[in-house]
Amino acid sequence: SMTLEHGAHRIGKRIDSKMSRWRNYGFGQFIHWGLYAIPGGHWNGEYYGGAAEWIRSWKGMPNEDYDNLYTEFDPVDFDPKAWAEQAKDMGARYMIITTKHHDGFCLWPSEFTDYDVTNAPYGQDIIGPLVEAYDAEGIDVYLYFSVMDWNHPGYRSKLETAEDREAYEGFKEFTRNQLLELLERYPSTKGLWFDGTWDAAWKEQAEFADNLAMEMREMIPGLIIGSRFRPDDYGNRHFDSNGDLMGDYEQGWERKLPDTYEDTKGNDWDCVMTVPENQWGYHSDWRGHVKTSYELIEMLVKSVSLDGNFVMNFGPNGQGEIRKEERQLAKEIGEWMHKNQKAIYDCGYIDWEKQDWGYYTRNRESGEVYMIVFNKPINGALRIKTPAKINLDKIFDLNGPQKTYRPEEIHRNEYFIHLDEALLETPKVIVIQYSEATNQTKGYDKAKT
Ligand SMILES: COc1ccc([C@H]2[C@H](O)[C@H](O)[C@H](C)N2C)cc1
Repeated sequence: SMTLEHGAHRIGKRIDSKMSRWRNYGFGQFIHWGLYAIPGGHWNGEYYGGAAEWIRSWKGMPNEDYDNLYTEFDPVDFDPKAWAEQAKDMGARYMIITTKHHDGFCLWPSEFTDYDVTNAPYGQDIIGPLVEAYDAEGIDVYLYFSVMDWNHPGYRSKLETAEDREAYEGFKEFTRNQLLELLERYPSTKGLWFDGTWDAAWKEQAEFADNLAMEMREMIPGLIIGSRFRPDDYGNRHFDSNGDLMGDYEQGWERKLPDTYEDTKGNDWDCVMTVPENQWGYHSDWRGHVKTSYELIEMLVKSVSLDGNFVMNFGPNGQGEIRKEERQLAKEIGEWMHKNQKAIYDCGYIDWEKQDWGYYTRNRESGEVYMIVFNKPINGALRIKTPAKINLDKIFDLNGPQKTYRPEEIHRNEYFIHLDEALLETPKVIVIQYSEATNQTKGYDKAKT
């Protein structure tokens, strides 16, 4: 392997208590809110088909018209307490809020730019009340920050001329100032979710980013920063030139999920997910497939079954309201979570062979295993294959523990449990309490092949 000055500084997972808390969340809420919520994917009556938060880059939108949207930002219906209560009812255990997206508009009063909420009609800090409201609900807050900043004169996507480099030094100082300012103003934040770090200019900043990450971690010990922040000595991101993860968890799973545990490389990871195919900011005209609560619950369960966190996105509108489709999804997911959160919170992967009926999760403290059943087989028989020397001691419905199951042993370490209910109305959770067996009892005829 190569000697890297600014590659991964730790091999393997963080094992401190703050990272264990992060690992055990299971379910989070992303909130994308900013000036892009005002046009909501339209301009001069024209529909924009791209991601609403990228409308500034659309040919149909003159940059200065977009940049002047701050003069219209006055979300009179913004109610951080209502947002936090809704997130609590939904079962989210952490929340990630866009402090500044690619357009550079800051939702907090920044000392280092005039392009912030204090110069908009709204005139007040948005981030502070949100942090306060979510902290009050016991939901941990993380700050999304885009390094790419289309508003700042010193921003460059690549460094070609001496002038570029000169300007970019100022941009780097500005970036550092804003990040330290955010941690100063909101010290209860548990971590940063970086974005907009794919530019060639930023990929040359291995030393700067490494030092800045260390400085932020000194300011807030235990701060959690994922793999989207630093480039290594050779400009590689997420994984350094030796293939080692940089940062505390892998942030590559955006709008997609790993399929197997091997895909996760055994790292901590999050999957951030939009409700439509690709809309983070508010778009008033969602087209194409809009995910149902069952699809989102299955993604959540699949994420936890593979040792990850699932972060569902919300895009409040220009008035500060959460749209009805998202409110309805939050309600439906919350109903399921109220009854089944034990299979999600503090749970992760167990190496039992994945079966077609759904997913296993395992509580990292108690060792209790949960079968989350999405697909009931025609014959109602749920196959369980366990590693050798495992005894299935007790099997029962999470939401009806008096309903127990006697596993029918069909082969060595292979069982059926028989569901007797006709149809599954919602994903069903069955609890398995198991123990390591001392000796292997029954003999089975080994197949002669
Ligand atoms: C170029 O492809 C991109 C670039 C940035 C994104 C941004 C989205 O605007 C949103 O903030 C998401 C979390 N992020 C990756 C998405 C796709």
